[in-house]
Amino acid sequence: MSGPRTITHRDADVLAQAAAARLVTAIADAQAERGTASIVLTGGGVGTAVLAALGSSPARDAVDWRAVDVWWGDERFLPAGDPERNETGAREALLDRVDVDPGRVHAMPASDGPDGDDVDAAARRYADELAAAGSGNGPVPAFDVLMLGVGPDAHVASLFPGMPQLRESGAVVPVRDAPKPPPTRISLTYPSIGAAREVWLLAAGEGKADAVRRATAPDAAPERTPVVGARGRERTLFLVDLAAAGEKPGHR
Ligand SMILES: O=C(O)[C@H](O)[C@@H](O)[C@H](O)[C@H](O)COP(=O)(O)O
Repeated sequence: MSGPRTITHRDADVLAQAAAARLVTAIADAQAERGTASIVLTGGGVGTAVLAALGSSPARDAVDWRAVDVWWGDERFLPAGDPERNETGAREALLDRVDVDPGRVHAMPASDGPDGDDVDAAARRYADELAAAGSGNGPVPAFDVLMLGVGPDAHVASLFPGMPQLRESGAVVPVRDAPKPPPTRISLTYPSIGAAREVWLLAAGEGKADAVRRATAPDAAPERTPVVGARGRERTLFLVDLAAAGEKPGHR
C-alpha cells in the first residue's frame, strides 16, 4: 500500500467544497463502472462540512442516490436522533436532502436500539450487517470511498492512540473510555478501513498541524499515531488546509 498523497487547500471551507466535489465525482464514477457506489462517512466538523457542501450543491443531483450504500466509520453510542450522533449530523447535512434508499443507509446501532445499551452486541450487529453486504467479498463490502476525520491526537474513527482496538482483527469494535467525548462508541477497525478502495483523511485547522506533521514523519507508527494505519487498497488521500499543513495563510 502506497503512502498518502497530500492535497492542500486554502482553508477549511475550500477543503469541504473540494472534497464534496471529489466525493460526488467518485460516486458517479463508481456507478458508471459498477452501477452502484458504497461510501463510508465520518463524524466531526470537517466530515460533516463535506456532507453539507455536497447537500447544498446542485452537483448532488449528478448521481443516483438510490444506488448508493452509506456506512459509517464510527458512531457515538447514544440514543437515535441524539444531536451528538454522527448519523444525525449526516442526515441533516446531506441524507435528508437527497433521495437515498432508506434500506441502503446503514447507521450504526443506537443505544436505544435492538441491543439496548449493550455496545458489544451493537458492534457485533454492525459487523454482521457488513458481512451480509460483503457477500463473499469478505467481512466488509468493497467500499469505494471511506472518509476519516483526523483528531488532534491523530486518531481516526474511534481508534485512539494506545487503545487495544488498534490491534483488533475483527471488523467492528466497541470503544469505552474514549478520550474524545462521548466515551462509548462503535468503530470500524483497520482491517475494515483497509478494505476501501480509497481512504480520504480530512484535517483542517492549526489544531491538526501536529497530527498531520506526525502522520507524515518517516517513523510514524499506528500505536501512537493511528491515522498512519488508515490506508486504502488503491489510494489514500490526505486532504488538508494550509493551517493543518503548518503553512501560513495566503501562501497559496
Ligand atoms: O465521532 C467522531 O468524533 C469522529 O468520527 C472523529 O473521528 C472525528 O472525525 C475526528 O475527531 C475529527 O473531528 P473534527 O473534524 O471535528 O476535529
